[in-house]
Amino acid sequence: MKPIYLIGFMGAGKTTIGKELASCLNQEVIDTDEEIVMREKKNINDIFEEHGEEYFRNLETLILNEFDNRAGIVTTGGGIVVKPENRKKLNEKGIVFFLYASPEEIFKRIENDHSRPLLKGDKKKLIQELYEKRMPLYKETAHVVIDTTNKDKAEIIQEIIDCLG
Ligand SMILES: Nc1ncnc2c1ncn2[C@@H]1O[C@H](COP(=O)(O)OP(=O)(O)OP(=O)(O)O)[C@@H](O)[C@H]1O
Ligand SMILES: O=C(O)C1=C[C@@H](O)[C@@H](O)[C@H](O)C1
Ligand SMILES: [Mg+2]
Repeated sequence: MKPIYLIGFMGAGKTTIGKELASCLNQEVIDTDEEIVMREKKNINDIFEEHGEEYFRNLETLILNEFDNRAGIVTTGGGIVVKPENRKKLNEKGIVFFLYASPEEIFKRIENDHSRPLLKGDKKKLIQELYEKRMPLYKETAHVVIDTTNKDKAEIIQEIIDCLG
């Protein structure tokens, strides 16, 4: 069985949905962000501040490469699609679900969460700018698009399970 990858913008629900999906399917799950935090023993804000974004992106690719031949679920960071080599790996090695949410919905979900270094400042504006750059990359990488707008976790998980056949 190929790995199942969840991709999408910050706040799309990748980490949340991935954990519940894993328990429904009785599969292992890893989250690239959580794996990085565990290895570095620092939160993502501190990693970006102390080492910069490139350092973080290199760790992200390293982890993706470590898990590409194992069955199970990999929930990714919102920026995993920025590197072309990651997009290729995701698309070729696994079944890729793009969890879609509108920028307005994203803002609502993460408005009061300050754990994301790329959203420091005018959050609404930063989401909009990054969203426009990233959307084509998610679409290009995905095998299946799941619209999460106005859907609860159970509905989203059921949609993913239905797609897996
Ligand atoms: N379908 C949903 N409807 C409403 N809220 C949701 C939904 N899915 C997730 N959330 C909420 O949105 C917030 C962000 O979810 P989560 O951390 O899983 O996003 P993520 O895609 O992993 O983001 P990141 O890329 O930053 O890791 C959480 O508070 C979560 O409970
Ligand atoms: O979209 C992004 O670039 C990011 C998303 C988060 O999951 C984290 O990986 C980090 O905050 C960067
Ligand atoms: Mg996450």
